[in-house]
Amino acid sequence: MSESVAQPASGSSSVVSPDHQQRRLRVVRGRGDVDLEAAQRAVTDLLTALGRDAESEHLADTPRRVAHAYAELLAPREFNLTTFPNEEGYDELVLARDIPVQSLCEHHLLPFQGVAHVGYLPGDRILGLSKLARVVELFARDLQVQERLTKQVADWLQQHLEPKGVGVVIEAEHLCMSMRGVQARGSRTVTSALQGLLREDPRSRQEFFALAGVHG
Ligand SMILES: Nc1nc2c(ncn2[C@@H]2O[C@H](COP(=O)(O)OP(=O)(O)OP(=O)(O)O)[C@@H](O)[C@H]2O)c(=O)[nH]1
Ligand SMILES: [Zn+2]
Repeated sequence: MSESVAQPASGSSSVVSPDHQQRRLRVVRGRGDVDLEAAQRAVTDLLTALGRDAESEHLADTPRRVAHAYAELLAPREFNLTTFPNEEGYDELVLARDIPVQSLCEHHLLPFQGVAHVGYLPGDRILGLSKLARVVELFARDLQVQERLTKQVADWLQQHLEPKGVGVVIEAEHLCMSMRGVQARGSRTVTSALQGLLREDPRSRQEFFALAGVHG
């Protein structure tokens, strides 16, 4: 077993250890730190600009709460990307369905939320199952568009797990589309990103979309 600390910019780093062992890659997503005091001042200004009395008893603590809430929403938790040798040569799809996703739309700073279905065709290694949800969170806790989030999860898994293929589907409702603007309540946006055999081989692709519950 080995462990290494990820490079902040890429959110990961490579690990070298014998192939018959469990491997661990420490994943730390580095981003510009949130300046809590500046964020707090900005929320006070926003409340004032919205015609509210930021000094009132009710709102006095709101800037601090909002600043901390955004800091939390933009900071993925650290985790170990634990992989195991694929000693049995398992070569069918592994798919985690209905992984909860919540992120912030970079256009309106409003949440979008829904589920992700993440699958891969194992190569030499298999992944600790919880890690598929961890990788979704790694990129979801950011200012995002759904297409980029979907592709980042697929690309990252392809790069770090080196499976024969990866597929990611995200279905999400954007509050900027349901609470305001067009007010299309209940409308869900579906995005997908495929890599390797799931992209190239029509049968694998079809099987992935069938297991994910999406018509491909
Ligand atoms: N492609 C994509 N668009 C998104 C996502 N989240 C929000 N948007 C869209 O970003 C667009 C921003 O368009 P603008 O016309 O600049 O913003 P707006 O005037 O608030 O648009 P409306 O929402 O139509 O009122 C809107 O159409 C949003 O629905 C996303 O994850 N992916
Ligand atoms: Zn939006």
